[in-house]
Amino acid sequence: MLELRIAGRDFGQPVLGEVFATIERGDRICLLGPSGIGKTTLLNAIAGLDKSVPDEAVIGRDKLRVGYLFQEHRLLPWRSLDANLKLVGASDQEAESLLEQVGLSGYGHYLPDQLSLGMARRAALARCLAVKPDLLLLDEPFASLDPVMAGELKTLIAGILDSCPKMAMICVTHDGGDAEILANRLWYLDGKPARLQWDDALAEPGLVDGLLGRLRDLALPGS
Ligand SMILES: Nc1ncnc2c1ncn2[C@@H]1O[C@H](COP(=O)(O)OP(=O)(O)OP(=O)(O)O)[C@@H](O)[C@H]1O
Repeated sequence: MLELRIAGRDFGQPVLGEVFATIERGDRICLLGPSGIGKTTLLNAIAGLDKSVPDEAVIGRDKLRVGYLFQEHRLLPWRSLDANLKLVGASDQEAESLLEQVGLSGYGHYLPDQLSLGMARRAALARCLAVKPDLLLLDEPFASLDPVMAGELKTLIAGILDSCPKMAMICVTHDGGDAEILANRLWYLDGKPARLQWDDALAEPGLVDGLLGRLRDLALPGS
């Protein structure tokens, strides 16, 4: 579905090295790695937001719809949730059902800044889903949420993944536990410049424990 042939990205100094990988429909990838290593940089490159990375470096993206949940909600603050969803193509009915799907039924007329952090993130997730994405990119979706809200959002995302078996997902996280719930594949980004050190399929449940155990042994994020 998507082939990465990213030659690298530097910001005055090298951040990303070469990244080669393929992503198939239904892949659920958790992207782990130390803070500041380049995970968001890689996600931006995959999404096509980084114009320094040529389009040819991400083969197949032109045929895909991509939904990107940023760390901040990035909804238009002067528009209601309904209007934000309609702006990306949702009909009245779709906007209503998307808000219901993320637990925000009845909040369509609210402005984004009238919502709590967790609610705003769910509204942003609804906007991602409004584009009917083939590839869902999540950048630390549980960051800054209290454990209850984070748990609810994790359950919500797991349910969405179950109901969209052909959608692929890449989720940046610092928590290996997220991989156990959400992923069938684990990417680990490290090095200077950063490269994918591991790209393992987690299809066998036992493998998840093994990989997370390796993370713990190395005292890396995910422990
Ligand atoms: N627009 C930019 N200009 C200059 N440097 C940047 C820019 N974007 C990212 N960087 C640098 O690139 C490196 C990687 O940043 P990035 O946000 O991709 O890391 P990350 O792995 O997502 O970090 P974290 O886990 O803390 O969110 C950092 O050193 C950062 O300062």
